[in-house]
Amino acid sequence: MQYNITPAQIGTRPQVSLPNPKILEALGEEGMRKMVSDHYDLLKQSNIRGLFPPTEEGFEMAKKHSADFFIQICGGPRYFDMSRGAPRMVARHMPFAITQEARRIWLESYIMVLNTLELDEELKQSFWNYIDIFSIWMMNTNDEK
Ligand code: HEM
Repeated sequence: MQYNITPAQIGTRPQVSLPNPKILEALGEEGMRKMVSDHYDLLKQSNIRGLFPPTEEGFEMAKKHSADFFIQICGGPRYFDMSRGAPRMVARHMPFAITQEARRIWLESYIMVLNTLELDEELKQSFWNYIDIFSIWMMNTNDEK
């Protein structure tokens, strides 16, 4: 499967389609938590590791919040709303310098996870389409802060 990163300008917000809820049915909550955990473990070894919590405890919480979010938007229980409140994803990313390069690394780490994930290709593509586009919204700077 070819996952293409859509080129985009900072400050644009192309229309996003949510992932197919069948992803959650297929992976289950535990499977989704593992997918997110694997992604964060790759981020921890990447050039953008400095953006993420430095302590193990903080890092585990970050995994939890992110997995809560993905489970929620795939039609699962509203874990994120319950523990973190309204998603406001763009605002929540503002404190972090998210450059074109950071988006590329974030997405490439997901490509590595998707390549090893056991899931229908069509469902992987649906998840990819969502993160490829929504990650454009999260870019907020041209410079490393
Ligand atoms: C464009 C590349 C992205 C980068 C570099 C990035 C980076 C970060 C960082 C540094 C944090 C704070 C630490 C943490 O809780 O992990 C964070 C939080 C989070 N990110 Fe991203 N992110 C990106 C894209 C996305 C996308 C596309 C989504 C959703 C589809 C997303 C969902 C989340 C969630 C749910 C949180 C937790 C927010 C909270 O609980 O306050 N991120 N991200």
